[in-house]
Amino acid sequence: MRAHEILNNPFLNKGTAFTMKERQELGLIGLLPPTVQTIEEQAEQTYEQYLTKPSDLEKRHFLMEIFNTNRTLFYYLFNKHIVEFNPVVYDPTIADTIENYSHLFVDPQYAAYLDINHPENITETLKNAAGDRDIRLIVVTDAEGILGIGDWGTQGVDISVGKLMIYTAAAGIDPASVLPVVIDAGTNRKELLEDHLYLGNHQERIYGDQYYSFVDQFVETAESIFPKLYLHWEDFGRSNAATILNNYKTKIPTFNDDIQGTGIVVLGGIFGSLDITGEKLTDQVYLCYGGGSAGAGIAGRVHAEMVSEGLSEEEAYKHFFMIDQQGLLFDDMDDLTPAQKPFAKKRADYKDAGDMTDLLNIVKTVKPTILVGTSTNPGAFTKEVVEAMCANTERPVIFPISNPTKKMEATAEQVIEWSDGKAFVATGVPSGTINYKGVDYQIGQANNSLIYPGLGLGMLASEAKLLTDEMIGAAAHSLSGLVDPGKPGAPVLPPFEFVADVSIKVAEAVAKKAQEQGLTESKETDMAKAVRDLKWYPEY
Ligand SMILES: NC(=O)c1ccc[n+]([C@@H]2O[C@H](COP(=O)([O-])OP(=O)(O)OC[C@H]3O[C@@H](n4cnc5c(N)ncnc54)[C@H](O)[C@@H]3O)[C@@H](O)[C@H]2O)c1
Ligand SMILES: O=C(O)C[C@H](O)C(=O)O
Ligand SMILES: [Mn+2]
Repeated sequence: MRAHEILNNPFLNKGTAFTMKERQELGLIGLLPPTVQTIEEQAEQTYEQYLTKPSDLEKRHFLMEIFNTNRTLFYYLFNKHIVEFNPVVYDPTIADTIENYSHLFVDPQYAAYLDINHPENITETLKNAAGDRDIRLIVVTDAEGILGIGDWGTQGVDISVGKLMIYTAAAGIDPASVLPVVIDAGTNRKELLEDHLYLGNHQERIYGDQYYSFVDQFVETAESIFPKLYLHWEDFGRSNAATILNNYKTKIPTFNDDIQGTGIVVLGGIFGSLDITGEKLTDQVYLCYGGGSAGAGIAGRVHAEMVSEGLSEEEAYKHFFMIDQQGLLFDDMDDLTPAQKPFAKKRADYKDAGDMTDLLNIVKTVKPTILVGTSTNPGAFTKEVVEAMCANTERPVIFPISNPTKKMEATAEQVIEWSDGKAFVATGVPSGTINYKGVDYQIGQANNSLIYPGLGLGMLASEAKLLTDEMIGAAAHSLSGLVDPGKPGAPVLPPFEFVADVSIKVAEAVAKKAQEQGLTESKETDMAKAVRDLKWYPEY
């Protein structure tokens, strides 16, 4: 390989850390400044430069430059500053980079760009993007529902890149074994279609048979080129996400992050809250605000847990209420999604209840103890709503988890203040610590990033053939017992600084459950060892 090919390959490049011996062997003599640096020195220098960047967006650009040139250094640095970099590399700053992707574009970052108009190119695209790398993990998006900011077409590729960065930083998934993929199926965002610098297809989004046939060809091709693949779906639109998951989850090892990942992390946060109060899950009343992919996914997971704790399916559904744009969902509505239907109520049971489209009224009527926001409707959890939650129970669970920051149903600070410190809060973006009346409230981050890296590590280490509901349940349970419930202001989820430990715990739980279910194909039978052996570390 020619010297500059090595220096320009982020998987091989070590920059100033190439030793003199390596420089001689690889033909790099004279191509680098004479001082050989350690990775620690490189990290010190890059971090110093990082600190001079005035905004989070510029900080992210700078870090992406490191990512584009030297992946080992990037992850070394990321691991050292994981709490500080998390909101810069990932949510919420990633939302800004997606909105401005075409105008900010400098590097395709080894992603695979699939074009719905050219199914004949799927094989070549995946092979070109992988090169000679052995791909074990794909994150794919079609970007119809990026976070809470909607349809961004090809620009959504950044969410695939970003999710994979978290996989490696949090769980040590080898960055050479991953592939970010975007399916450009068009976009319904007018401003992109009208922007001549937009880098995606200038056409309206395609749905239906042509779309599903393309997805099918993609899955089939990816499975055949990469036989040990684990396939992660991210930010598909509400009308496709669950359908795609249901099509493939009984056939291949696959995962929908918004539906399943969010379900695990929110159930983990509820466990954390109940650990503190000593209450039972089966005594709770759950109100979902925003019954889309995430909302219905979470409700489905909490419902499954109530059933596994002894309630019948039907009994358990009585504990759930779901609000979407129409208001409280009733079974006579003709526009319910399949995932919403089991949570819809009989209208006759509520005929004297007044207006069932207003969140405050609904909270007063159905008296939930748990309120989870996945609506993308900022500010929906008002002071009155929080106060009404406090009238239902001593310590309500209130999780406004819509992303990014501008979409949150309430801030953590507001919920703490309006509930006089009584509500358990977790948010989708990092919220830091809030001091209220002398108590430091550490706010848990109910973001699927806390668990999907560990889940992936467990899937890859065990080489599980499928991801089952039981494995997902095991992942949620593995989150409890990690925080100290006796401490005032304790978070209900482990802080992100411990994500590496959390990932190992989640991975082991998932791999062991897969083994118990006879689903593992790994030659290693000790799942704890398989998990540790697969973990990659950023070292030269
Ligand atoms: N914290 C996390 O880990 C996490 C994970 C997934 C999604 N989310 C967030 O949840 C939100 C929803 O994501 P999704 O993937 O489920 O999207 P989605 O489009 O599938 O769901 C959003 C739902 O909210 C409904 N809605 C819109 N306006 C509403 C209103 N005023 N009142 C009630 N319901 C309303 C929509 O009809 C839709 O059903 C996003 O902001 C996303 O960032 C957070
Ligand atoms: O990407 C995130 O931050 C979480 C989640 O998958 C989302 O869609 O909001
Ligand atoms: Mn998502």
